[in-house]
Amino acid sequence: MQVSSVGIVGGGAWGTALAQTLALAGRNVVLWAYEPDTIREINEHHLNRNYLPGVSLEPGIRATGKMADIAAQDVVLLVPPAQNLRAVASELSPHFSAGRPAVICAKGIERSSGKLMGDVLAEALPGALPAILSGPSFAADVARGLPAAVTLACADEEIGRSLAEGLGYRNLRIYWSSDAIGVQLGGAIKNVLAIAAGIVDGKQLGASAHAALIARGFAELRRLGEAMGARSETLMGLSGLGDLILTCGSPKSRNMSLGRALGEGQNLEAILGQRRAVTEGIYTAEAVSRLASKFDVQMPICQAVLDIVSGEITIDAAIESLLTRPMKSEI
Ligand SMILES: NC(=O)c1ccc[n+]([C@@H]2O[C@H](COP(=O)([O-])OP(=O)(O)OC[C@H]3O[C@@H](n4cnc5c(N)ncnc54)[C@H](O)[C@@H]3O)[C@@H](O)[C@H]2O)c1
Ligand SMILES: O=P(O)(O)OC[C@H](O)CO
Repeated sequence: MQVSSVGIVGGGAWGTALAQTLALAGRNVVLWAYEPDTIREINEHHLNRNYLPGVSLEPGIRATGKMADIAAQDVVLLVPPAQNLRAVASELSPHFSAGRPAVICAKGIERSSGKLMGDVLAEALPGALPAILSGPSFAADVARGLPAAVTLACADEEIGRSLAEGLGYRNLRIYWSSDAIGVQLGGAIKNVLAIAAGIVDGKQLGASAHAALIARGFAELRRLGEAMGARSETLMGLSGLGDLILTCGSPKSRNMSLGRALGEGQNLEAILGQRRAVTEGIYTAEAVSRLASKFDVQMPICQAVLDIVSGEITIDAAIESLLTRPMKSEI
């Protein structure tokens, strides 16, 4: 597949970082942004200070508010917050020709329906050939050209391969996979677990507790993944364990830093009031809880995150409840 032009929906940190990478790789890039101010700033000053401060954007990146401009490109990347995917894909739909690829780059599960992003896309943009791009990648790192490696999943492996080759770049290595469920679950659930890891940090529970949280959190991802048909090598790979380690381990993560602030005693509304950026784990926690019930799997850490962010339980009570669970086999 020839990828000489790319349309990107979402002018936040990640959409802008991908635009920068693809422009540096020689692609024509058109970037749809939600706010008129963001469109103006990218076109007039080659900056996106609200979402990706400190990065001078390639002058060839053209920002737009028109979905028709996006649909005209060879490949479309969908990079909105997960809870907005349905709305932006529906807006794109009248302009989009059937059979063309649409690569979902959002990490989350729809809160209102419990659906994975690929299922939301199938309803909102039914003619698209869906793929998922996910893996350990901070926008600020990728936009500065630091090396990163991610996974692109597509049910048709040949198309996945050509998309990975068409979108990849020296410092953004893209591995392909046909396991769309595994790639989506890893990217969504790591955000919930990163809030928990941040709480452990903010509460100063120590490095041993932090490691235990990652390992037991991964056990929850693996359990749900197995129940939903994900492959274990996907869950162990870049989009699963790889992204879990990155996001739980760095306060550069919005999810981890939110958890840390909660653990330090700050109030959720006050933290969210100070940020423009999306913290996906808050919204995905509810959807994960629904999936855990539906597939009858135990996910006590994810459930504790939901109970904390929905105000059902205090952090101290959640920690007490996790630590007093009966001893059990490790599986
Ligand atoms: N930032 C990263 O490092 C990174 C890396 C990989 C994946 N992602 C994923 O990419 C997705 C987008 O995150 P981000 O970091 O680019 O966003 P961001 O937090 O930088 O910005 C929020 C975005 O939401 C948009 N927005 C707000 N209201 C909207 C609406 N009603 N409809 C459509 N868009 C709206 C804003 O215009 C902005 O583009 C998320 O799912 C995130 O998990 C982010
Ligand atoms: O800042 P976060 O927590 O949204 O994480 C960003 C990326 O998903 C890391 O891979």
